[in-house]
Amino acid sequence: MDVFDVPANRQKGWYLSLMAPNTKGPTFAWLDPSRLYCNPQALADCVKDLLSPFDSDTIDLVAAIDAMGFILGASVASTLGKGFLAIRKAGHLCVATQSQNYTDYTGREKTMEVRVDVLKPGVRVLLVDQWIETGGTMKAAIQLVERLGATVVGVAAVAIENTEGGHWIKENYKFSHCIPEELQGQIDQKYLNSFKSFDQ
Ligand SMILES: O=P(O)(O)OC[C@H]1O[C@H](OP(=O)(O)OP(=O)(O)O)[C@H](O)[C@@H]1O
Ligand SMILES: Nc1ncnc2[nH]cnc12
Repeated sequence: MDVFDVPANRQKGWYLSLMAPNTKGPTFAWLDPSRLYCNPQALADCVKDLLSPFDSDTIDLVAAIDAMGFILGASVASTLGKGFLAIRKAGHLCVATQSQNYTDYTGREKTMEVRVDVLKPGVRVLLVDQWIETGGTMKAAIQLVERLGATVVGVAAVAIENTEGGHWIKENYKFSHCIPEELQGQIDQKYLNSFKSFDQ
């Protein structure tokens, strides 16, 4: 599928076949959703799918995770007409921060930070990231939001893999993702059938 193509009949998750396979090996995430953000209809449909379970929820603020989560998070915030809070990998924020250590799918120990002058009791936050694999990254973001007294309304990501951490998030928080049920197995196997006909 050409990166700018839009099918006449846009079925749930149609835009997932725009994602590119990883050609760089195991030190990288297994695929690259960022290609779908280049297609305006795909990005709009992805954001709509992420927001639909939260239609009747009050959301004050969208917070998203460094780095690729910023793209989706900012799109979600702008669609909702809400503000955007950046949760950053350590060492970038030049203001007072809270930090949280975590381990992600790479197995490496990392630290994320959030400024302390925005989140407080009563602030209802939708957390957005590009992907949830082990869930380590999203769990750390949840811990930061909650430690500052704000409320996590829910968690949204293109995909939530069926891992222990993915289950923990689904069991404890309202969530949304873009994966139709029939594709979840491919996501968990880390291979999409659409890669067979992937054509740049
Ligand atoms: O569920 P986990 O195993 O914790 O992994 C999920 C994280 O990994 C990916 O980002 P990555 O760290 O690859 O960085 P990037 O957004 O800077 O590309 C993804 O966008 C999440 O942030
Ligand atoms: N973009 C991504 N694709 C697949 N698995 C991931 N794990 C973390 N990020 C990922």
